[in-house]
Amino acid sequence: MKNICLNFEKALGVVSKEQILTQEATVNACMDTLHKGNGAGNDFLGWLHLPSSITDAELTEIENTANVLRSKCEVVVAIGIGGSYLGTRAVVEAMNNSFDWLHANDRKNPILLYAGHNIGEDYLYELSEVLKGKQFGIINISKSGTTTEPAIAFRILKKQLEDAVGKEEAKHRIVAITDARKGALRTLADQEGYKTFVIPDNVGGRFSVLTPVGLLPIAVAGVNIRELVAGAVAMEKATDQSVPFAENISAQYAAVRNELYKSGKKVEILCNFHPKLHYIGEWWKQLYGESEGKDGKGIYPAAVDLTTDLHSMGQWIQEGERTIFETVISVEKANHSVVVPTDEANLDGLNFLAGKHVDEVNKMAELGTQLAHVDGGVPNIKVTMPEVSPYYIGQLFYFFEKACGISGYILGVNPFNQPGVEAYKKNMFALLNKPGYEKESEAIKSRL
Ligand SMILES: O=P(O)(O)OC[C@H]1O[C@H](O)[C@H](O)[C@@H](O)[C@@H]1O
Repeated sequence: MKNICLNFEKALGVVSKEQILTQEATVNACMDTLHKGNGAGNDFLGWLHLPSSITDAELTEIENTANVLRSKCEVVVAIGIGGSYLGTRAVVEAMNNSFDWLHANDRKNPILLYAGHNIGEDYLYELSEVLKGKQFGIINISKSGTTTEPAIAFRILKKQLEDAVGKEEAKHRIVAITDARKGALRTLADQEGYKTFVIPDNVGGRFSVLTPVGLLPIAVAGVNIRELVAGAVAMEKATDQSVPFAENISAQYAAVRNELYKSGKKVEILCNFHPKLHYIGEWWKQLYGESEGKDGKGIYPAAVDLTTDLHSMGQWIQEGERTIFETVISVEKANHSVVVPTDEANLDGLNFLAGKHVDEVNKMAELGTQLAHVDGGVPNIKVTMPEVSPYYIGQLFYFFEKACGISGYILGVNPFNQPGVEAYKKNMFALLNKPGYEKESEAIKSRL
């Protein structure tokens, strides 16, 4: 098997290769802090050796539970938000057929739907409607077990499921993934007797895709979780502290993006040329946004799907404020084959493409875009993955996680907390008159 690789040649110019190479000592020191576990947020380092510590027995237990849900349910709703949702969706959207929901008659896998990642009344209404008369199950995922969005969705769907199949059967179709001891979801799951999986204390939400948080729903969707984990294990080795800077792609990526940041490139745009990777971008945004955006610092992580967004965001990227750089996820080969047909009339003038694979056209769009953006003053980092498969997505996850830990330490922040996320929650609870928020309620209402 190959490994994903990194190329930052086209990011040079604004920063020089020498400048990046001089970062080696700093990067090594940050890597050392991470591995010694003596830096900020060191109680959240469980992800560092997570891939290689997953046991066969753990994977089998996850697969067995997934099989129970797969045998009982046409639809499984994964309830969760942020790190309890994005990794799953990233893998499932990348690996499932893009028109999965239309494959109604020859399904091998239940349809995976999502809830608890918004507070949309219409979304929840439409979800409940579509579940009526369907055999469905629920995976309720919340590390803290107290997050409002998933809790509301679970309350609604739990009732619907119990009304449809009875409380006893519902228990066999609900799985909870949460803290070992704390939180409302833990209390509820223990009381109701649901099957549960534990999110380790030392793995934060955005680093949790390779725990049951991601592995269970991904397995329910029919994706091979062993390959996903194997890819992450390979990348854990490839980015280990023992691998020198010159070969260590996580260390290099962390160094390059920080040098670009220091030179005024405040926004990093993760680009894909593969529509099925959209949610990899969403997962990555949370990983870097929550890890680095604090203390008045941090690269703003944005993402675009190309070539789609070249027809909307392309102008800005090419000629807007020069504070951006791009990281492109480049996929070497497509999984299927479609060739542009010949057309005798050639009214669209496309016969010069006849006989070419669509992916060849896409590759030239990618290359053309890279050169155009570099010419326009946008440094370009390229992460190449051989194909879209669970194995290489596993590699990609770990590559970005490892780089994120190092990068956060280079930046001088605690990459493993997210204190800023509480501000909106406090205001929302105050506005909703949550018991215990009386003082805040009074204060906030006086501001309206
Ligand atoms: O898994 P949960 O505890 O429900 O948390 C879900 C998400 O929401 C929180 O507000 C955090 O900002 C995220 O880091 C977390 O992934």
